Amino acid sequence: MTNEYDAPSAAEGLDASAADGVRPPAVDHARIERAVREILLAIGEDPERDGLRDTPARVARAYAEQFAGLRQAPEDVLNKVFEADHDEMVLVKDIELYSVCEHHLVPFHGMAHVGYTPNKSGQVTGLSKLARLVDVYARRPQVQERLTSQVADAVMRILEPRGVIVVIEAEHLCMTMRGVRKPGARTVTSAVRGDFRDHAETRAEAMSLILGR
Ligand SMILES: Nc1nc2c(ncn2[C@@H]2O[C@H](COP(=O)(O)OP(=O)(O)OP(=O)(O)O)[C@@H](O)[C@H]2O)c(=O)[nH]1
Ligand SMILES: [Zn+2]
Repeated sequence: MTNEYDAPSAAEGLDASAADGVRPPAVDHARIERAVREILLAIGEDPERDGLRDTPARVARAYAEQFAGLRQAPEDVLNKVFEADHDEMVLVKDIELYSVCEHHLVPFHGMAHVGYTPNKSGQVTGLSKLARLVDVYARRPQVQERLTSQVADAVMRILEPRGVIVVIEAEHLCMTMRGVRKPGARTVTSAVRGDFRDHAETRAEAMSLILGR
């Protein structure tokens, strides 16, 4: 099946084009509304009944928000770099995360932890920018593994640190409210680059900071 716009492959996660200024088109609200109306009919509902009449438009607005990351590039948010004269680990943990599983289009939610060691010139980014970066990738149809590595790769590419570690812990509603129905099951993924990959002690220090609650 061909995409209806000229998107790069899912493996590239749209970044190649977004960084070049080529973005997916704006969310087509009218098209979502038509599709949601069809789904309501297909499940045997009446889209004209009072409670559902505005639902297609509401879903279109909700999707525009939930998938806003498709029209953002990491460079849009990871753009403030300061000289902090600090070249040891910076870790922002417990960044609340809401995303949408690309298999079932239902939410998964949890926490992201993002740490990096600044390069020798001690350049750091604003702490909130790491949380914004997580949102850029979370607000797309996702699998947790790709979300985790996309955040790590963006930090490496843009901040050029000595290393980065990203750990995401999440609960997938597709595993709890339906399907296998295992409430409480949590999925943990990690991506390590640079000195977190090369040095076991650096990685262990980060993991103990992340897991030590
Ligand atoms: N690796 C990975 N799998 C995911 C993620 N989100 C959902 N899944 C899984 O994707 C799989 C899709 O499996 P399918 O057999 O194609 O779909 P399904 O029949 O709806 O599967 P069940 O959920 O087992 O009912 C399921 O095992 C989900 O648990 C994710 O972020 N990462
Ligand atoms: Zn799913």
